[in-house]
Amino acid sequence: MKSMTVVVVGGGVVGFSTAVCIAEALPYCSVTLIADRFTPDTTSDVAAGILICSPFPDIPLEQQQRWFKETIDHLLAIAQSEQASEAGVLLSSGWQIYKELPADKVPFWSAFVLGFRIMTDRELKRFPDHKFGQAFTTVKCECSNYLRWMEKRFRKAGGQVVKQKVNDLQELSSQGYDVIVNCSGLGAKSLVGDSEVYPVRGQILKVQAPWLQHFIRDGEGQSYIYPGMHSVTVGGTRQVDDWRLEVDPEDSQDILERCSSLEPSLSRARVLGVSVGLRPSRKNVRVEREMVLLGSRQVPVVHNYGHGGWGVTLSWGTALEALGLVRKCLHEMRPRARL
Ligand SMILES: Cc1cc2nc3c(=O)[nH]c(=O)nc-3n(C[C@H](O)[C@H](O)[C@H](O)COP(=O)(O)OP(=O)(O)OC[C@H]3O[C@@H](n4cnc5c(N)ncnc54)[C@H](O)[C@@H]3O)c2cc1C
Ligand SMILES: O=C([O-])CC(=O)C(=O)O
Repeated sequence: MKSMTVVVVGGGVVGFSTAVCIAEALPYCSVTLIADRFTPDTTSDVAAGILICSPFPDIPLEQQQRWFKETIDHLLAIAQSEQASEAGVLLSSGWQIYKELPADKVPFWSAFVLGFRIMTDRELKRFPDHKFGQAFTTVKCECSNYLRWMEKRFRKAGGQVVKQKVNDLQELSSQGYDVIVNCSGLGAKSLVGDSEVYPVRGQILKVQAPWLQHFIRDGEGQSYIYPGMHSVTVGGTRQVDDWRLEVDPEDSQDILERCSSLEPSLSRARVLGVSVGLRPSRKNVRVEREMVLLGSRQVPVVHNYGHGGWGVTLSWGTALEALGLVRKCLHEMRPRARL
């Protein structure tokens, strides 16, 4: 008999990671995931899915390192298992290159990717406009495969999935859930009235170029080329406060020009598709809990949203953090329950 009920709002990579963490760790909880969009229609489906990130300014670096490490360790184990192709998780080696020396020559996550090193002058000769570079192996997640696989894993752990828009947290409180977990990404703007969340529009192309084996990421990720399981993702754009979900042909042309200057053979690649996503951006990702008065009840709400361009990279680590917060809420409600 399941004694407690938890509802997770969000069917992207953050929602499914969080729901799986809770359902697998707390078998006495009944966990329901509610979302109005699922794969292939989420922002997560558009992500290049590479594990790389920049730090959030006001969150302790050790905590962000832990989130990165927990996510990459979790995904590396999948990439090296027989589940790898179904889950869409693969190792990816390549170069991050800079025209000017970056402030951080060694990023905060360098110890958690594999074989991180500064590129030699000989390696850099291939990129004559660039002065500096880093070589390493990280993980790439084909998000649409990963989301399907995570949904299966969630159902196997007893989780239930409902397709529905939540207009107000009050609706969930009326249904009697003990804890609400908010992984609604950009949706948090209206769902919990967070005016700090804003879109950063990103457009990418999928091209057929099976001869490309290594990723190339220019500077802070304005341009990138990521070979994957089914195609090569080339991007990108970072248009702040731009809500357009339509493909912009000028962006496509610009992306192809920028990426072809990094990898000239791309001009021979066939374009398979173009997609647009709105990164759920926020100065700092929000992973915290609060008590919210919904009708006559004080209901614990755990937030996990606002990952910007790093939602795949931090998905498992922030999900584990959210699980810890859910545990605390349940402890406080049922002090003697075995949590
Ligand atoms: C072009 C591009 C490239 C990217 N590349 C990378 C990358 O290489 N690496 C990386 O780490 N990240 C990358 N990102 C960022 C990544 O896509 C996001 O950080 C991530 O997808 C956020 O996941 P999420 O689950 O929070 O949001 P989403 O995927 O947007 O999911 C939100 C979910 O909440 C649901 N929802 C919202 N409001 C409600 C409501 N009121 N009721 C019901 N359901 C609701 C939605 O239906 C959806 O299911 C990229 C993004 C873009 C656009
Ligand atoms: O920056 C990258 O390399 C990919 C990414 O996360 C994004 O476009 O948001």
